[in-house]
Amino acid sequence: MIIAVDGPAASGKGTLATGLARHYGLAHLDTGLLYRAVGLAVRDHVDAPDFEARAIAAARALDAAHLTNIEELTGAEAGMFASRVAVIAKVRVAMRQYQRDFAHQPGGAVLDGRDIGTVVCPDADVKLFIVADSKARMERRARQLEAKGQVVDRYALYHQIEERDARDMANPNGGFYKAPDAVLLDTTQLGIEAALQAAVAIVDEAMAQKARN
Ligand SMILES: Nc1ncnc2c1ncn2[C@@H]1O[C@H](COP(=O)(O)OP(=O)(O)O)[C@@H](O)[C@H]1O
Ligand SMILES: Nc1ccn([C@@H]2O[C@H](COP(=O)(O)OP(=O)(O)O)[C@@H](O)[C@H]2O)c(=O)n1
Repeated sequence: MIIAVDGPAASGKGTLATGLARHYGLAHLDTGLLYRAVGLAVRDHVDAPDFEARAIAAARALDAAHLTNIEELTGAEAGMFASRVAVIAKVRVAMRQYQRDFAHQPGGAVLDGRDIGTVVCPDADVKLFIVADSKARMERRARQLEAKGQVVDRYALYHQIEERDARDMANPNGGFYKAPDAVLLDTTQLGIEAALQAAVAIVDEAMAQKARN
């Protein structure tokens, strides 16, 4: 079974994807980490004329060994660099096969990101599109960063999330929209456990419907 989980920044898609993977015994790939790793690899060259070429080369050279520095990869700075390289079509193409191979491994997988249900795995068995209002998302990310000991400027964080969402949604190469066959799950009013229960119910229903057809 392949489950696609997409949604905007800090909507809780990673938490849900992790929970779904555990619930169904599936492998999990946070595809945002791939873009974050490429973003960090070219962070010192954002104003260079060969920025795109460098980002494409970094994407082509990416492998799982580059995804170990989780602390730095999950920081706010890496998120901003990620969304800069994510607009480059050849960066996305370079990482597509890696994601598809992961998805099609024996036993199945859960992938979370922006374009899993639309571009990476349009054939996914179940697609979820996770949303939550901007303030709730900012507050969740703020608490997540504070738990890591970081001092958070909530006003700046709110605008950073809005800026990244806007760039992601406007990205002509991004495929960041709800697939027509994805189920929308709004977690604004749901805690982590309630959101996971709702996601499991959506997956169970989708699989039951598939079995009936
Ligand atoms: N439904 C929820 N209610 C409250 N906090 C949540 C919920 N879902 C996730 N979180 C918390 O919000 C933060 C961001 O969640 P995460 O899953 O990393 O989001 P995303 O992968 O969409 O960026 C994490 O600290 C997570 O524990
Ligand atoms: N499948 C994906 C995943 C991430 N991304 C890009 O990578 C950035 C970081 O993604 P992420 O999922 O780690 O970010 P959060 O939602 O966790 O804040 C996003 O803002 C997108 O620009 C993408 O374009 N496509």
